[in-house]
Amino acid sequence: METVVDVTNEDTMLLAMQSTACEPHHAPLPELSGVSSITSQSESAEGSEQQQQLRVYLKVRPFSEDELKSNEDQGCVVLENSEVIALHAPKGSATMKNSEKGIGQQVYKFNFTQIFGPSCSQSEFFEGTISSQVQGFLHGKNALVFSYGVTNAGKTYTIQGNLSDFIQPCSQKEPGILTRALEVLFKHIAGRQYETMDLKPYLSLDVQKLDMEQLKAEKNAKAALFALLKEEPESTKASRSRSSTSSSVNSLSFSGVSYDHTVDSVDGASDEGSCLYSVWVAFYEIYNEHVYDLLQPPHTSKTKRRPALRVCEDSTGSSYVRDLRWVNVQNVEEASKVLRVGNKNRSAAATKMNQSSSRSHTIFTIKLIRIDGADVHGLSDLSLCDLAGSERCNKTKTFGERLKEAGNINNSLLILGKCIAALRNIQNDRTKTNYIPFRESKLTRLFQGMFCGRGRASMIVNINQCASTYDETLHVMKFSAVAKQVLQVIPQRSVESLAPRLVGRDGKPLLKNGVIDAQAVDEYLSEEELLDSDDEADMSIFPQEELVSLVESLRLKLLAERRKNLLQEIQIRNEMGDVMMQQIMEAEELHSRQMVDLKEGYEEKMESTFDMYKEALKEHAYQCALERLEEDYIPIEEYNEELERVKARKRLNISSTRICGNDFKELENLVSELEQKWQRSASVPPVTQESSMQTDPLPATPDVGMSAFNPYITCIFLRKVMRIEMISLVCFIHPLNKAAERFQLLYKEKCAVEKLCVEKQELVVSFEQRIGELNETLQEAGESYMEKLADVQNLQNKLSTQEREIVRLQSDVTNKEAELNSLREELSKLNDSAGQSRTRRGLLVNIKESMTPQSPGSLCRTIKKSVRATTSLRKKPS
Ligand SMILES: Nc1ncnc2c1ncn2[C@@H]1O[C@H](COP(=O)(O)OP(=O)(O)OP(=O)(O)O)[C@@H](O)[C@H]1O
Repeated sequence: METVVDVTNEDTMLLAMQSTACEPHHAPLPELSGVSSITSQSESAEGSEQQQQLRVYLKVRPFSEDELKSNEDQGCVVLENSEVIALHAPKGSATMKNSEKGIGQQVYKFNFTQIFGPSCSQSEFFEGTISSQVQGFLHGKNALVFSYGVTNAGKTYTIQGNLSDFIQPCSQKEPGILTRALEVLFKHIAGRQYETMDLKPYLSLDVQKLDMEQLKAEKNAKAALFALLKEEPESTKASRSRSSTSSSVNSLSFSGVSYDHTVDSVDGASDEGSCLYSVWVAFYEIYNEHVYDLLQPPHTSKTKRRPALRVCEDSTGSSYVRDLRWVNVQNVEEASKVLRVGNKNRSAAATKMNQSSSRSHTIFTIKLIRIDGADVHGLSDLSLCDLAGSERCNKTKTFGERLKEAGNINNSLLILGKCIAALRNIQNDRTKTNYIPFRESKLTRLFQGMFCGRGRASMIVNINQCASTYDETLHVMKFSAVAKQVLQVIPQRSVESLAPRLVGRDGKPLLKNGVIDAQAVDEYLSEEELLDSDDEADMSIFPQEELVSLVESLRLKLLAERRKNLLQEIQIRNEMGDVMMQQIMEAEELHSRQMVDLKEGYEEKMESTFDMYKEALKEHAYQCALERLEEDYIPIEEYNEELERVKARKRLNISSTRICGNDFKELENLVSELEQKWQRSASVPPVTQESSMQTDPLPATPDVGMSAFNPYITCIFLRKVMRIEMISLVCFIHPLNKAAERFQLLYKEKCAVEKLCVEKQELVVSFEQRIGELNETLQEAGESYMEKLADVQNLQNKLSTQEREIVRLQSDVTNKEAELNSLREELSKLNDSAGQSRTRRGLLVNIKESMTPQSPGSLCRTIKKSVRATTSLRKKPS
């Protein structure tokens, strides 16, 4: 079901924020028609102010590969044309569930100033959105651009391009709007740059003339800041050196990627032709309602907190961040360096504080000072604010520090929403003095001036198309729908009235010739500065009486201001109270209506359930009855047969004793006796058993004058009773017999089974015994096996020792054999030589010599030795 929501009847801010979708091509709200008919830009009757709707641009991020894989593409976002977009609630989303309950719709449509689809390039986006604002900035107008959306919707990408490219500089293919704005700026001022850094932004709208000492400090501070980016690739350095002379270059490049400017540099700049320009930038964030300078390096000490900066107001009531660091930049690369330092400090602080990047609002501000000779001719600023993700804390399941963060983010976004809605309400009814809660958050306080005519603001809404974040995206769209209805009133002030004041070293206003303008001090210093001015206002320059009167007048002013504030606060509180009461009452009414609906719904449901159960019970009972009938049913033929059988058995005079034993027999005897007695006394024909068994009515009682006891009737009666008893006994005993037979059969079976069980039990016991025995045997065998194993081990050890011994002996034997052989050879040689001498000297001499022991020579010694060695060898094995 498609429904288009119309928000035109909603008055209050919150209701407006709850449901602020509008019809496609929806005309400006009726309430606004008076002012909205002044189309996008028009001049008022006096010609002194310009009105225009707040420009709200929508950028739809393309799906990432992961998102496509995880089925995030469910056709939730449908671009109808360049201004209208439809959101279709996916299944399972809270919006779909609510719409099924009758709360809200399934399809919402929103219109925007311009919608940029997923295929739109960064350059097309820049041209279609803030390019004209940048042009205005170049010509002295202030501008604010803020990006809003859920986390991961592409806010940072839109402003900065790819963030990682900034942290690790490399060629950036798709620079964001910030880089493009800087490029347009430096192209515009090319050749007209004021290179001395002695004119610096001061407080909110002023310019400070730095003296030599301050100038030196400024230069050192800048060098130190850039030194934080220690390693830079050569390409970046080269591009910087190129661009440092960029004043004469027409086509600028950023990190090596040339950028084709479609916005021409000078539009009506002829009057500014002689001006010189000085560009200053600052980069800061608002985290947990504290302002931190991102150009101040975070403390190295883990325990030390980053110093938070104060938001103050100057004499004109314009807000500024006190002690914020402004850096003079001469080209795009220097500005991008500042951005990189800020991102670096931010991520360092984020790691230290364990926060994710989207938890703070970051603001990059560019200030452009126009200098005409010795005069400061103008000052304009351009701020790009990347708001923190707008997801709600209940969805992200945040706790502790995260909850605080989420609370602060939600709070500042809520206040922003409140301010926007209040602005819209004031514009609807100009007689109404509505309170705009700018001061309730740092974010709105800082940009109050931009919403109140000090410049032009525009909003970029970033969304992704994921089904899982549909509800959050819808919330963002509703918020932006309210924002789009805000009219901005921009007074057409003369250039002179916008000219900043030039102040000296200590913030004292300077005349054109450089002396202090004492008269201007009184009106110049803001109350806040005077009341809290330990370093910014030197009061010693005034005479004492003047000071006293000044203090007195200030005190009176303060009192009056306090009184006024108090009254205002009371009024605001009353108004808020009324609004809240109204809301509570409406919510209560809605709630009670829902309760009634719910109650009725439940009652209907219960009734139908009850009816259903009743029907089911009836059905069940009917089925049971049918089943029972089927079970109990005996065909009539069968019944009659049974009856006949019983009668036949009786007729055949089946012995009652066989049926019911002695009792029945005794009864029979008693009846016979009674009959006989009665026959004897009244001579009545005997009542045969057969006749008594007949179902005939009782025979007429003979008139015997019997009164109380009539044996005849008694006999008949008894016989009838017996007949009935017998039939019932037959009926009863027959199934009993059957049951008994079955019982006997079962009993026999049971006995057999029991016997079998006992046998099995015995078998199991015997098996268990056997297993026990086998286990014991196994254990014994194991033990003996282990013993044998140990023996075998010993024997193996011995064997190896002996083998080693044998090897050794064999080698000994081999040695000895060799020795023996050599001895034998020696001996044979000796024998030969002896034989020769014997042959020469005759047989007797030979014999003598052989008998005579030879001189103790080597031979004898060798033989003795070998004999000893052999003996010892023989002894060893034992
Ligand atoms: N138009 C686009 N084309 C291609 N990629 C994009 C586009 N817009 C965003 N992205 C990618 O989507 C991712 C999320 O973008 P980004 O970080 O800018 O989201 P964010 O809204 O700033 O998130 P957070 O609020 O958490 O800081 C990034 O990886 C970014 O590169």
